[in-house]
Amino acid sequence: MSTPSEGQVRRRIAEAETVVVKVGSSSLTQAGGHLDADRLNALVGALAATHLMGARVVLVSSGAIAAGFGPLGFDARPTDVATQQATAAVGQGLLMAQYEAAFGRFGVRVGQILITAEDTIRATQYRNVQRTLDRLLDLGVVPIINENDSLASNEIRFGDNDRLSALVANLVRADALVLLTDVDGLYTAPPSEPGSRRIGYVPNVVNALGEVKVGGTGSKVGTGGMVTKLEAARVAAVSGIPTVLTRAGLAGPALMGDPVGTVFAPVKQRGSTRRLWIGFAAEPRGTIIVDEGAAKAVRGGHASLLAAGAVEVRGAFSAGDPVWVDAEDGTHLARGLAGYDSEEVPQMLGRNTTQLKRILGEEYAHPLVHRDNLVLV
Ligand SMILES: Nc1ncnc2c1ncn2[C@@H]1O[C@H](COP(=O)(O)OP(=O)(O)O)[C@@H](O)[C@H]1O
Ligand SMILES: N[C@@H](CCC(=O)OP(=O)(O)O)C(=O)O
Repeated sequence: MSTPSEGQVRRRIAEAETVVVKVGSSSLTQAGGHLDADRLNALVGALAATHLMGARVVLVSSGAIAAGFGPLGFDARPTDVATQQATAAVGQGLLMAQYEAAFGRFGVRVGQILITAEDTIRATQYRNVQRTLDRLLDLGVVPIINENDSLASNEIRFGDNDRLSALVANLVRADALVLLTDVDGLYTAPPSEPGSRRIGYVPNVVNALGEVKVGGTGSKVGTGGMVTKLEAARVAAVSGIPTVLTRAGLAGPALMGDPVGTVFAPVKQRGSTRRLWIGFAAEPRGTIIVDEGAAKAVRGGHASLLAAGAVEVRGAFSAGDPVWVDAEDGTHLARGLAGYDSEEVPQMLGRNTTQLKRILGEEYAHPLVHRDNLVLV
C-alpha cells in the first residue's frame, strides 16, 4: 500500500461512515479534576452534528472517576485501585446522565457499554460486544463506551481508554479514529519542553514511535499520556484505520477533515489486522518458549516478554498473531500477540536490548510480546 498524502488521510476521516471518538478525562474536567459540563456539552454538539449528517458515531469516554470523586467528598482523584473502582461506580452513572441530557437536546439517543479487557479475550464475549454495537448503530443510537472500571481486575485492565478505543474502532470496522485530549496534537517532545513543536502528519506511526519523545499525562486526571495514544494510533493504523489526535475543543474541525491536530495514516489495507482484538479469541499460531527467569517475570503479570528470556520459537506466525508463551517443561504460561514474525525471532533469542539494537538494529529492540498484549492463562 503506497503512503497516502496528509490531505488524502484527512479526506478519509471527513468521509468516514463509522467513526470512533475517544475523549480523555483531561478534556472533560475543570482544573480541579471535576467534570466540566460546558466542555462535555461542547463535545456533544460536535458529535451530534456528525451523527445528524449520517455518520455512525461511537464515543469512548473516560471520566467516570472524575465525575465520581467530588460527589463522594474527595478533594482529588483517588489513587488506590479499590477506591478508584468504587468512585467509578458512582461516577459512571453521573457521567451517562450528563451525556443523555446533552445528546437528548439534539434528539439523539445514547446507550452505555462497559467493557473489561477480559471481554476482548473470550470469543463469545467479543461477538456479543460486536453484535450489540452493530445493532445500536443500526438503531441510530450513539454507543458510549468506557472500561468497566469497577469490575476490571488490576492485572489486565486497560487503565486508560486509548487502546480500548483502537480496539473498538477495529471491532466496529470504523473508517476513522478520533483521539481527543487536552493538547492540540502530537508534539516532537512533551509540550512543556521548550522547542517542542506539533507534528501535523505521521505517515507511518510504527516509525514515529522511535522518533518522538513522549511523556506521561500532563494533567491530574488523565492516565496514559501520549504513550498510550500513540499505541492506539498504531493499533488503528495496522488495522487500516486513520487516526486524528487533537484537543477536544477542535473535535468539530477534526471530524470535518480540517488541518488540525495530528493525523496518522493507516499502514495496512483496511481490515487486514483485525486480530489485534480477536487474536485473543483465535487459536494461537505458534509458541515462544521461555527460560525460568522470563517465566517468572511473565507469571508476575506486569512484564513484557523480552527476547533475552526466550529460548525457542515454534510454528509460523506474523507479527500481531496470537501465540502461546510456554515454559521449558511445556506448561502454557500466557497467550499474547507476537511483536514479530516467527522468521524474525530466532536471531533475537537470548539477546538483550542493547545487543539487539547493536546487532540487528533499533527495530528489533522491542519485546517479543508486549505486556499489554499478554494474558496469563
Ligand atoms: N510528545 C508529546 N506530544 C503531546 N503531548 C504529550 C507528549 N508527551 C507527553 N504528552 C502529554 O500527554 C498529555 C495527554 O495525555 P493524558 O493526560 O493521559 O490525556 P487524556 O486524559 O486525554 O487521555 C498531554 O497533556 C501532554 O502533557
Ligand atoms: N475509565 C476511567 C478512565 C481512566 C482515564 O483517566 O483515562 P484517560 O483520561 O483516557 O487517560 C474513567 O472513566 O475514569
